[in-house]
Amino acid sequence: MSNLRIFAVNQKKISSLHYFNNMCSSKIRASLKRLKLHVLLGRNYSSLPGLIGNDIKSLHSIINPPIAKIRNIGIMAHIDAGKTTTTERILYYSGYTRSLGDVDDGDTVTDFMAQERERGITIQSAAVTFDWKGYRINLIDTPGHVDFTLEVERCLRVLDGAVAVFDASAGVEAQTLTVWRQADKHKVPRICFLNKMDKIGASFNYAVESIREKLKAKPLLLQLPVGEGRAFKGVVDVVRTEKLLWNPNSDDGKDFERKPLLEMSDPKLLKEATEARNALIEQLQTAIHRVTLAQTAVPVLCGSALKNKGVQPLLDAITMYLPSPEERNYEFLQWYKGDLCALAFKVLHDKQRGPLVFMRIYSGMLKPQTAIHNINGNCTERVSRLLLPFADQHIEIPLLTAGNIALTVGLKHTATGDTIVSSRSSALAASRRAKREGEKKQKENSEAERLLLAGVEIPEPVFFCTIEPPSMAKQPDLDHALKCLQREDPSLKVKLDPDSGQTVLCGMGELHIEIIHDRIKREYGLETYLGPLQVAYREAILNSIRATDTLDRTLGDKRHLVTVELEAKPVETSSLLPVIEYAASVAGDLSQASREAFENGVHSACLQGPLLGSPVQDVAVTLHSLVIHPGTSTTMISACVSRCLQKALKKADKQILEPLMNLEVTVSREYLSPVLADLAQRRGNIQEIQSRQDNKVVIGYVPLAEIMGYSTVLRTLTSGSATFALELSNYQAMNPQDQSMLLSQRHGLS
Ligand SMILES: Nc1nc2c(ncn2[C@@H]2O[C@H](COP(=O)(O)OP(=O)(O)OP(=O)(O)O)[C@@H](O)[C@H]2O)c(=O)[nH]1
Repeated sequence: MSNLRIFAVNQKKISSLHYFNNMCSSKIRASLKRLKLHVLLGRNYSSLPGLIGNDIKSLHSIINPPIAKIRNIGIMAHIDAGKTTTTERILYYSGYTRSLGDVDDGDTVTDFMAQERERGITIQSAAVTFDWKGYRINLIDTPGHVDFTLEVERCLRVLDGAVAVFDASAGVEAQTLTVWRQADKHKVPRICFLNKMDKIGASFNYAVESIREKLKAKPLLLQLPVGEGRAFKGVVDVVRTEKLLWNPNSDDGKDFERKPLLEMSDPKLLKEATEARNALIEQLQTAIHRVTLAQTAVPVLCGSALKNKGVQPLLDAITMYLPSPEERNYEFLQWYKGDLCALAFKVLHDKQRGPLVFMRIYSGMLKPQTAIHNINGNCTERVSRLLLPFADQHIEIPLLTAGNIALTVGLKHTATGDTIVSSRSSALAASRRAKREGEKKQKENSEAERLLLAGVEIPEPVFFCTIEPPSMAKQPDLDHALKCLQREDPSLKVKLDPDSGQTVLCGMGELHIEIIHDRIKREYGLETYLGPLQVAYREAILNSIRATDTLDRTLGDKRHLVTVELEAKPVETSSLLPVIEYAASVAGDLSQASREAFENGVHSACLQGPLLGSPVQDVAVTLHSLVIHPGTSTTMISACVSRCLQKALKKADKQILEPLMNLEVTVSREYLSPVLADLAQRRGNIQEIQSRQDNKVVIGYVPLAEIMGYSTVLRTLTSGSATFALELSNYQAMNPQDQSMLLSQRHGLS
């Protein structure tokens, strides 16, 4: 699974990357906070019909609209493409915010979220519900920064469709590719919005070509721009042969006109539009909606969110071309036969209400004051309240049906990514049906695998550092905060350093760890201290080694005696999971308990390699003999196996493996040389230099250890004009010189 990091190296974004003190939250929530303020100021929200008073009937029809009228969508893009600005406009035109936000100005959304003003990035995702022309839209905001790729993927799972936002001057960028691949994986139908058509350098054709070439998608041009860059005025609706021009004197873009193209006044545009229309109709044998659904083509629209152009047609396109929940083909629905099946896709900790869990309901219904069963946690717990995240208001509701996004209160154990059903027996019944289906298709899955909704692969963290509370007395508070944060964010790993007893945070990138640190302070009131950020290395052995060990210990009146003989050898799996084998001589007479004890011992030894204490990759372990004295506990067997394997690993020839990153730097021509010179010093390996409009795109590999703090360096080198993206490529062997330098550093010899 890719683990891509992107850093926009401009002043606004990362001036405070290392020393910020800001809380993180989504921009959607920020814009909703802003709305709340307006509500408090007494503004009238006529666009929430039925929510005033206690008219249960109309409230019911609002909270549970016909499923065909629901659109669960997300907005995905490369960092800075304009997701937040587009979202702001969407909320404004659909009537849920009363003034336009601008991520660059201090007077907007960011008034409420200092940290996002400084970093200008969307970190967490949350859902917001609103209506557009009789359709219920549940919009799930996704973060653009790659340290949060997992968040994007988690959101994609619960979407029925997505809008991919592009910067029309840049076309497809590094993270667009990543999220596009993720959307492919979850089979999410998409439409493309070429944003920033007003920007100097914006090119509709260039962006469309890049969609065709880099995403290998078939663009359906539903619109053409009227002008580009500063001359951008509006769009041509190719399907209806109409042009939509936004009134240049309207400061909020609500005022625009729709005019037919006429031979007299617009001969050139009419000709272009007619050609485009013919091409479109020729290209499409079936309706746009169907091809979008089948993901054989992607509708393309354009506009400028910042200049308030093109967003209303985008909303129309969402309702017309993206699927309703019932149009998605979810295989597992047949197993539940109308019983509840939902996916918890986001956990937030609310000081007053405790954990709030966002859920996508796939089948059945959810009611407050009822028990639900969590398949992942194998536990049953109670939903105390059920809320609908309707714009800024969390509306208490009596039930919510399939296709909707719910917010539950009261669940104490459910974590992000868990599958929720009505009861254990319902899970068992569904499992039986799934098994029968699996047998037909000759699939061999375990019960849990059959029922869990498509899992998100959690990438291995590449960075770690120690974290300390301000005093020993605060350790339990820190443990509690980390536990809550882990429920929200499964890509955060926490472990205990066995030697120092310190708590260690393992994360996806520098920013990820900084944000966690910051949230502990902001949300849990704990000032913690981070140790230096370290790269997560791995170790591997180069030759086969046999070892034997005996453990003889008497505890109380019980003697534990075990002798093991095993062999460790290198294999190519690129995995941290050791391959475990049994020699023919032992395979037959080993009990299940002894087997498990042996495997536990092997796993625990492989967690800490002999060179740096890093996990061991690419190893196979064969058990040759295991002699157990009667009464010996399985813990003692595991301990003996672990010690024996560590002995073998120590004796073997070994090497350190380091994370190697794919790097993509986009830089203007004049700064190319200093960037290349700097990369050469960082053991960088340049594969290709491409041209993208006026920029150069440098593509290559660089060891992660050499690229820490790169954002600051690149900013200085290029006066803040460059951006870069990093993605974990693989773990590669360090050369012997670099390895011995690292070892001397770690052992304090240099
Ligand atoms: N010229 C122009 N600039 C835009 C447009 N839309 C957004 N921007 C600018 O692009 C920058 C990034 O916009 P955001 O809306 O924060 O982008 P984002 O994709 O949400 O960014 P992340 O949340 O950090 O991934 C800001 O400076 C915006 O003002 C547009 O249509 N035209």
